[in-house]
Parts: sequence; C-alpha cells; structure tokens
Amino acid sequence: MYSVKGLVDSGFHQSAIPSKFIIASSSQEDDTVLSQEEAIPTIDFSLLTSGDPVQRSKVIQDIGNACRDWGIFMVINHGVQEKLMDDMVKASKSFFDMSEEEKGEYNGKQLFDPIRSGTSFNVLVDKSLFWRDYLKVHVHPHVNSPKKPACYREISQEYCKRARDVASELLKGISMSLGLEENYIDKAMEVEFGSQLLVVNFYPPCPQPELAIGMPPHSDHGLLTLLIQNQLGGLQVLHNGKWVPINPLPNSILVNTGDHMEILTNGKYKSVVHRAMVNNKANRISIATSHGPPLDKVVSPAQELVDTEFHPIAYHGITYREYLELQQSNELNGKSCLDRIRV
Ligand SMILES: O=C(O)CCC(=O)C(=O)O
Ligand SMILES: [Fe+2]
Repeated sequence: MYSVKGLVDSGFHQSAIPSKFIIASSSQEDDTVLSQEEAIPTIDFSLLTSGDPVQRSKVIQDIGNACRDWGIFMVINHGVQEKLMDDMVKASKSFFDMSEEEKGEYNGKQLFDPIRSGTSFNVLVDKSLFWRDYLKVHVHPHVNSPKKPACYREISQEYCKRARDVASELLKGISMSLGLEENYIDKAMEVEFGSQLLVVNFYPPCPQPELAIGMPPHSDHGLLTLLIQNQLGGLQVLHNGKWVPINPLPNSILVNTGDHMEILTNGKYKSVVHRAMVNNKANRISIATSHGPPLDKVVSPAQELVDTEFHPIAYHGITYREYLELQQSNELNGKSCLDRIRV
C-alpha cells in the first residue's frame, strides 16, 4: 500500500479499517474533549501593520498573551488573498488526485530531500499507521515544487511567499512582546535565510474515525507554523489538560508556536501540543508551513531571557537540522523530542 487514499480508492468498502490503523484505545478515548468549543485568541493582523502605535502595541500584547497562554491563535485580515488560499487547497487536492505512480516519484525519500510524499509519519517507527497522506516540500531558502500538477509550482510559490511575509511580521510582534527589539528573532534566527517546510496533509474519509487518528499528539518543529484547511474540522489543541477542537473562521490562518520558539524563549512561549482527528464524511486537507532558522543554525535560549536566579537555561543548543533528524527518527509522541534537549 502506498497511501491511505490508495487504500480508500481501491474499492475498500468494508466497515472495518485494517488493524494496523487502529490506535491504542487510551490514545483517544480517555481524553477529555471539550464539547463546547473554547475560543482560541483572534489576532487582527491589520492592526500590526496599520501604523497606529496604540493599536500596534495592543495587538503585540495580545500576541504575547496568545503565545504564552495558548500557543495557537487565529489570524484575520492577514492580507493573503482568499483566492490564493483556495487555489492552494485545490492544487493540493489535485496533487493527491494523481495516480499512485505519479506521486510515487516522491515516495520514500530521505528527510532532507526537497520533495517527499508518503503516508503516516515515519512508517519505520510508527507503532500504528496514521490515517494521513502527506506531501512535504522544502520551499525556502531554495524553491522546490513537484512538477505535477502543472499549476502547483506557481500557486505554492506565491502562497509560501505570502505565508513567509505573515510569519515575519508576527515574529516582529513576538519579539516585541518579549521586551526585545523588533527584529530580534529575525536576526538571531536568520529568518530571512531560514528554512520553510510546506506540509500538505490529506486525510481521506475513514469508516471508523474513532479508532484511527490523522496525526497523533505532537508539537511542531520550527518557530511558528501557519495552517490553512478546507473548512473541515479535525484539529484539536491541548489546553489546560483538555483537548479543544479548533474550527477556524473561513479565510483565517491558524498560527501555532513550535519547539524552536520554546527553546529560543527559554520556555516562556511553549510549543502547543495538537493532533488531527479524522472523519467519515469527506477528504480533509490541511496545509502547514513551518518557519524556522537555516538548517545549520544552532538554536539555544536567547541570553536576554536567561538569568541564573529565576530563569536558568532550560534547553541545550542544537542545530535545526539535528533537531529535525531527531524528530523524524523517533515516534511522533507529544513533546518527547523537546524533552531530549531539556537541561
Ligand atoms: O491537519 C491538521 O490540522 C494538523 C496538521 C499538523 O499538525 C502538522 O502538519 O504538523
Ligand atoms: Fe503539527
């Protein structure tokens, strides 16, 4: 089997999913999921860039609170065209609609290969398989794109550029919310030359959604992840020990903190643990871009946020590349990767 989509398309009409997709019952059932949706913070991006200093300082404070209290927020008025976001979702769907042979060109490649498609997370170490196919493309500092579908390159290049611009503005706001100079994170992490990874997740309808999972609880690598989706719920974040389902407004962009934000801020802004549930009705597509430093940059806590008395250094320095290797070669399991570099 190449992909979950291949399995579903192969005329698999049984009501029971193959046993390798059944996750340990404790992973889902014992968790508390808030039925009443708790609202994640909303950030009006236009206030960050409007030039009004009062509004700007207010929104910077809101961003800081959102990073500290939630690790996820919904960005509205971000300036990325609705059509571009729709086109990105459609082009991504077209990628997964290609034949297994066409997608197979990118199958089973190495972590740092520019383009990689596959299923689950790392089939060599996953205890059970996830109900998820993916396309991963390293889109910055070197531009890459699958050759097919024909429209993909232009649309993804444009979308990824716009996502970088949004991330860059947000990182300025985050720097200031930490009491640092506006370009602090940009300079310290060399964001201009940084690594941007595009991850497209494709979750086909699952006949037994309660037994399977799209992506298990994990935190993302990188400083920030921007996420858009095709308006089907599935994402949940762990907040105060409970899973909160996230249903973003149409045309908004979800932003979450990654492990490198936690390392850089010496734990002040923690990466958020999240997971993707599956449904039995329709294909769900989510498109994430992670924004991090150059691969060979050593990331360690900012000296300005470390003091021996109250904020002792909490993480060992590690290059972004080594961190990605660590994450990819282990089971995706909560914050287990970050735990390895805690002091
Ligand atoms: O599909 C989603 O909503 C989440 C995807 C995700 O967590 C990821 O790509 O890291
Ligand atoms: Fe994630």
